[in-house]
Amino acid sequence: MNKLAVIAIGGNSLISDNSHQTIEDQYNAVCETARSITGMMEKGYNVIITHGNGPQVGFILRRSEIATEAAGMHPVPLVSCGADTQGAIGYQIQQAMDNEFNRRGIDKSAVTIVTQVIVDAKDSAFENPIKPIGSFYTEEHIQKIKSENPTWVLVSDAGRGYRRVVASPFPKKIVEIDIIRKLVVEGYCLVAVGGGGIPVIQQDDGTLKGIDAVIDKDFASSLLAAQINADVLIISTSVPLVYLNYGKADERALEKVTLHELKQYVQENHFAPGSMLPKIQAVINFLESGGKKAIITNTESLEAAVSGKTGTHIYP
Ligand SMILES: Nc1ncnc2c1ncn2[C@@H]1O[C@H](COP(=O)(O)OP(=O)(O)O)[C@@H](O)[C@H]1O
Ligand SMILES: NC(=O)OP(=O)(O)O
Repeated sequence: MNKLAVIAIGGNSLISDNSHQTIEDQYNAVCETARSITGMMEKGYNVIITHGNGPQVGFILRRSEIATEAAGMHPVPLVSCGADTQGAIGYQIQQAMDNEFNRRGIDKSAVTIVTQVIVDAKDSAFENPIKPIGSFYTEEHIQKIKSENPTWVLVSDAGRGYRRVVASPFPKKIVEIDIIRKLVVEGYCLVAVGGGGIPVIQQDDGTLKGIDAVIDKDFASSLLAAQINADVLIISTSVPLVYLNYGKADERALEKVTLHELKQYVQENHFAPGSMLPKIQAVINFLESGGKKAIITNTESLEAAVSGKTGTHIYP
C-alpha cells in the first residue's frame, strides 16, 4: 500500500532568484517540482501538496498599493491577496501535475482545495509581525524604502536581504479537513492549505471571517499532516539539507536527527527565525503529535530523499 506524504513547497523555492520572478518563471519552477514529486510518487507515495506564498502574496499586495496610490483603484486586503495566491499557485501546480501524470500514463488527477484555516483573533502575532513577504531589498536601498513606506516593518531575512513582515498567527483548525480526507481516500492528488491557508477567525455566532495575515505554511502543513495521519511530512525548500552553524566556516549538514537532538539545536540558535526555524518548529509539532517521520530537503532531491540518499531525516 502507498504511503501518504504531505509535501510543503516553499514560496521562495518557486522563485529561484530576484531575476526569476515572472509568472512564466514560476510555472517553469512548478513544472520541475511536479516532475520531482511525480518521481517520488512512482516510488510508492500518495501526496498532498501544500505551498508557501511569501513572495507572491507580497507582490500582489504591492501591486494593489501602487494601483491605489497611482490610480485610486480599490485596495485588495492582505487576506484576499492570500486567497488569490491559493488560486494562482494551485492552478499552476494542478496543471503541471496533471500534465506529468498524462505524460507518464499515471491514472490520477490533481485538484486544488481553497482552504480556510482558523486562527485566534487574540494571537499575539498580530502585535508582532514576523512573516517576510514580497521582494528582498538590499542594504543600500533600505533607507529609501523605509522613508517611502513609513508604516512597513522590515527585517533582515536569513542574511538574504531585508523584507517587509506581516502578522503570522498560529493555525488552529483546517476548515475543509473532512473534504480533504475524503478526496485523499478517493486517490486524488491534492493541493491544499496553500500559503498556510486563508486566515479566518470564528466569530461568536459561529460564522467565519477573513483576517489580514499570512499563516506560516510549514505550521499549517504540520497540522494537516498530523490530522490526516500522514506517514511523512516533507518540507521542500531551497537547501538539500539542514545545517548546524549554517553559512559559517564550520557548517555541518544534518542527515539523521532525533526530535530530542533537534530541540537541543533550536536552543543553540542554529536555525534562522523567519526561514529555517519555522520549518524546524513545524517538524517538532508534527512529531510531537504522533508523526513518525519528517524530511527537509530541496525539490530536486525529493526522489533521492525518500530513498534515504539525501535530505535531513528527523525521527521521534
Ligand atoms: N540552519 C540552516 N540550515 C539550512 N538553511 C538555513 C538554516 N538557517 C537558515 N536557513 C535558510 O533558510 C532558507 C529556507 O527558508 P525560506 O527560503 O524562508 O523557505 P521557503 O522555501 O519555505 O520559502 C534556506 O534557503 C537558507 O537560506
Ligand atoms: N505562507 C508561507 O509560509 O509562505 P513561504 O513558505 O513562502 O514563506
